[in-house]
Amino acid sequence: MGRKIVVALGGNAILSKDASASAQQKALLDTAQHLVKFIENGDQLIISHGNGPQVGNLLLQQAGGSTPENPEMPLDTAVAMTQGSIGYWMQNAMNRVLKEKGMDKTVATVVTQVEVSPDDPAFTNPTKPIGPFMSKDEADEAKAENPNFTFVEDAGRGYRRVVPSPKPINVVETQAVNTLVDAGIVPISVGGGGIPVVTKDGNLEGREAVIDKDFASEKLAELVGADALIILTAVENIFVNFNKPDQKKLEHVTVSELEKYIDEDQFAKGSMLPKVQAAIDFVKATKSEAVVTALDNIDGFINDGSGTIISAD
Ligand SMILES: Nc1ncnc2c1ncn2[C@@H]1O[C@H](COP(=O)(O)OP(=O)(O)O)[C@@H](O)[C@H]1O
Ligand SMILES: NC(=O)OP(=O)(O)O
Repeated sequence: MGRKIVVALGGNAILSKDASASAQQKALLDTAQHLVKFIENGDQLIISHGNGPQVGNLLLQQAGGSTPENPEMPLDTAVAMTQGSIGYWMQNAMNRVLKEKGMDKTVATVVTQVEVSPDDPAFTNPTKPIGPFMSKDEADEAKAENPNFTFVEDAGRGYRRVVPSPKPINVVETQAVNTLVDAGIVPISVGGGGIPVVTKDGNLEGREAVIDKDFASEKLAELVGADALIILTAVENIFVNFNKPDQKKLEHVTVSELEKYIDEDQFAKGSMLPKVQAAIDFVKATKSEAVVTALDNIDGFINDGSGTIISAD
């Protein structure tokens, strides 16, 4: 048996500018060409992915067409819907690539609930950007129509709606994911960070939020006993002094070195910081390695160990 790895896919794996189904499916076909290299390498793959743009777009579509007889769905249900749609695209893309390569492997999406605390302070402090970027005027107009919504400026790129993003504390379908892995199936799980649920009167109940997919992937990796957490994004390495003339890529780095860089504010909130924190959490919990690298560096990572590799002190 190869290494059991959880691979978290960044936004660039699914969506660039064109949010049509066909463009996202095309992007995922390219992503599948990269991901399949882990399977060729003998790894037991578990795939997770984000949904920020897609779930926000879905809410907007629903708001546009809803009537009292055909009401909008709440955010937890919308997250489930994006797990289904993105999971379908991903399965379909993986099926095609595996078939091309003559590999007999099943890929299956698990609609995954992720437990959060009902008292998580995130519920009263929305921070997770979803949906499209807007101009200031568009954001003001959307706010006037929806006074309960919050819009923030996102890293100089425009305004976006933000929603609560509580921390994952448990992945409800962990055993189902492990059972699929044991059967040689590639599961897609905690899509969009998982469907946020809380325990109420002994049952699970949905909550309107979007969990960060890097934190959810970390929790899943921990719970399934993964040998590695691999976070794939648009950059090959984590950098210090990122985008400055003296930027330096990190290749092999320990938890305490990364913590020192966090204290120096080296990682942007809402982009690289959650990846770094998820990597640290995984390494601390398991003593196994976490990796942050680019989707198109999977070959480089497998063959030469390139990327940023985070290990215990
Ligand atoms: N210190 C840093 N090192 C590397 N990348 C950084 C750093 N700070 C910010 N970034 C940016 O963070 C991005 C990854 O975050 P983001 O695009 O939100 O993730 P995702 O791939 O999950 O969608 C990188 O592509 C890079 O542009
Ligand atoms: N759920 C989530 O973290 O999605 P993005 O990575 O697309 O923001």
